Amino acid sequence: MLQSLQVLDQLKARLRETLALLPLAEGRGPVSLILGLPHPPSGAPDLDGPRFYFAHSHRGDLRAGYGIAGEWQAQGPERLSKLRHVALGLSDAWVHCDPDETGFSGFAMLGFAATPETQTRNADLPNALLWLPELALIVRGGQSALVLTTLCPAPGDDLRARWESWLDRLVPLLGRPALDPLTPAHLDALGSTPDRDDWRTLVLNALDEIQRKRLEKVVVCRRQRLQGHRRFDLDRLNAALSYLFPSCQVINIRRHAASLVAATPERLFTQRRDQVEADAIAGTARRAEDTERDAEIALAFQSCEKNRREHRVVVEAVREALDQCCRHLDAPEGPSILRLNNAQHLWTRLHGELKPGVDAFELAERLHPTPATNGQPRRAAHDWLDVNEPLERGWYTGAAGLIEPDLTGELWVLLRCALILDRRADLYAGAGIVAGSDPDDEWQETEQKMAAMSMALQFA
Ligand SMILES: C=C(O[C@@H]1C=C(C(=O)O)C=C[C@H]1O)C(=O)O
Repeated sequence: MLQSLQVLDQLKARLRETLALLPLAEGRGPVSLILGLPHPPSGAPDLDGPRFYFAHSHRGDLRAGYGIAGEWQAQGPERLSKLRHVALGLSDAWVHCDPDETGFSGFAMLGFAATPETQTRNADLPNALLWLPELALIVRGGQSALVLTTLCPAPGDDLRARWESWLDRLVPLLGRPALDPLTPAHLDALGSTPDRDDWRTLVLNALDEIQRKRLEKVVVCRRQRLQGHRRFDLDRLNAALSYLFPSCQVINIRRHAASLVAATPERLFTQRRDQVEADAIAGTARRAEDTERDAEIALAFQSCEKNRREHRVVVEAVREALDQCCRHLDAPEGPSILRLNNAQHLWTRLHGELKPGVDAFELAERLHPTPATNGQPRRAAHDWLDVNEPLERGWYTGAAGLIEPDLTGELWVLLRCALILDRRADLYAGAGIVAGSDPDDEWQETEQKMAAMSMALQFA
């Protein structure tokens, strides 16, 4: 605690020294002040108010944003190009002051719903959102920093008080030891939409459509409502998800009351300068406790024609989308296996060299939605789901990630996720239907996928 208070004093002194150097009156875009932290914190503590959180345990990186320096919303077919236009304006004018020479910069969160038309029922998350946080925390490569951001012009005295109050709220919590999980608690299942009978009908209808050759693949999903016996603790939930799924991206986004939480294995893409990587993940099998049995399942699963077909459709669609904006594209011959605690998937990583001028918004537009979460052909699958799927997906199977000032970035597909409010969690999962799919097996697959979140919720 004493150490945290010393850090707080040092950061405030740094803030006062540098504030006068910032072009607050004449600036016309974001101004970010970056303050190096002496020790990486064990996590990004939750604070009241809007917050987003992205953590990847295996990579050892964590980025969180608190408060809103600026936010822009969009909806409809032009949603990403509208937000791109805003981001271009920010990018041109963004000023960084990095007195500690951390090398870090500010960033924005981009997130959007499964489809451009989705009317998100509660006002918690709009259809598509670009969010510039007032305070950000970055931990990467053993280094860490805070980034304070404002949109200019901004009056210096007010800003000093605002930024100091952010430091007062966050910094004392950064020295807190990692949270232990709570004693696991029982969760009550309050019902599924669709229920098991309606699921069967939905899958059989999809199979009929596939047999008539109107669709090759379609991904149907369901929502399971769970109720806990205590209010879910989001910091503990993040920690449990990172522990259980260290190779997944743990995401937690809250603008108002409800939090959207995910532990997703699937990147829509990562763009670093002119390099892009994308994951095609489709085809799912269970895990077994016994190692030999687990290896047998993997072998059978990898050689199963139905799974390979389901996977190939996604690889081809991702390849086609990237082909249009890459000068060079590599994809391995056949899929490998991605093993998670609760499931294993067929997985192909594609890597490309981008043509000049391609940014994260264009990549999102071209890649989303892949047939891993929607279907093939894209339009026909979308239209069929629009009529037949009996629930609102919201941001589930949409994407979210972080955008850098140069408009590169990384987006994750919002899977293995839940919308959480107090003691209630709505979990979402889906399964790809192709010729040969069985409704009961696909139900089982969604149960397995939901187990990722329900397991972690028991400890939160
Ligand atoms: C739709 C989901 O997952 C997607 C569908 C998969 C499948 O059908 O095998 C596998 C991974 C994801 O691309 C989900 O987790 O809800």
